[in-house]
Amino acid sequence: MINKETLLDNIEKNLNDIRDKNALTHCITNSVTINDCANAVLAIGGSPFMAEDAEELEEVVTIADVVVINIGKLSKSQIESMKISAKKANETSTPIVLDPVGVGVTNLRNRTTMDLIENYDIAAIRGNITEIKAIAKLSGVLDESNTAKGVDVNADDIITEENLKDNAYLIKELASRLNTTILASGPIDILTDGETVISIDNGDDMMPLITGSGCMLSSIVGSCIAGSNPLEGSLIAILAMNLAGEKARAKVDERDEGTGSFRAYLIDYLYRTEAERLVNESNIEIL
Ligand SMILES: Nc1ncnc2c1ncn2[C@@H]1O[C@H](COP(=O)(O)OP(=O)(O)OP(=O)(O)O)[C@@H](O)[C@H]1O
Ligand SMILES: Cc1ncsc1CCO
Ligand SMILES: [Mg+2]
Repeated sequence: MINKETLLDNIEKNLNDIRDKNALTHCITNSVTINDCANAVLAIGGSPFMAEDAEELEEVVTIADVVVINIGKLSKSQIESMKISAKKANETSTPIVLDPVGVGVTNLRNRTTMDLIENYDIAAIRGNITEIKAIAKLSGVLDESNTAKGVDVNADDIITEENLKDNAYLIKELASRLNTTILASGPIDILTDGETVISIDNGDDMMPLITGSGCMLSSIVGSCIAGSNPLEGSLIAILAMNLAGEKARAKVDERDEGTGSFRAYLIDYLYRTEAERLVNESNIEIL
């Protein structure tokens, strides 16, 4: 288990390594937020590559440093592409990040998520807390879970100070069972590799009011874990995203602007990520 001091001490080196690596981040993702994901990857220091035709995927994964699979807007051909990429990624020891958008809502999303989790090594799963609880239920770690209205979190699931410990325990158990790293997002985020559990209390309540802050986060988790390890790479990604959200909110308030400008500022401040701010302005605890 790693302690808080070491995590903070490593941030500057990890962020430098992520930028030096400039990870080729292969994303199979939804068409709603695909452009934001590509820009977020560029802003954190990765190199995005959005490819999904089956014919080229083995070649793409062969050169990729990481594969990000987002199930936000599935089609039959896209599901086939996800499996081809996942298989090749495991053969080439390329890490896979899964964003299980809307799992729990439809059978197709449940089947696709569990097929990927059960048949391939997944380095990290990043979802909102309702999605993570849906996976816990499908995996037999949780008896009952709320159903999301769509791709957004169910209000009853939101991680608060009061339910933090229970959620942390559940997600740790799930990460350990699935042998992966899990980042569950919300007002407070929980990150665990099944051993160390970290809570992150940063970000802004305007973040869920734009579509894609979660998809962007999953994409940059990809670039960051390719240049670091899953736990510490995911920590850099969530801190960079949340602190960018805080700065973007301050900016729109100062200028009497709204969520459209917030979305643009979020990318601006991801680009402006500084190790010193990640260390000094982060609000993390080891649970
Ligand atoms: N109320 C909030 N306060 C502070 N930060 C938040 C809040 N809600 C979400 N966030 C942050 O927003 C980012 C995205 O998390 P969220 O849980 O909204 O993802 P999501 O539901 O998968 O989003 P999407 O599917 O629209 O891309 C994370 O960095 C998270 O910490
Ligand atoms: C709104 C929406 N619908 C399918 S994917 C997506 C992006 C947020 O997950
Ligand atoms: Mg999402």
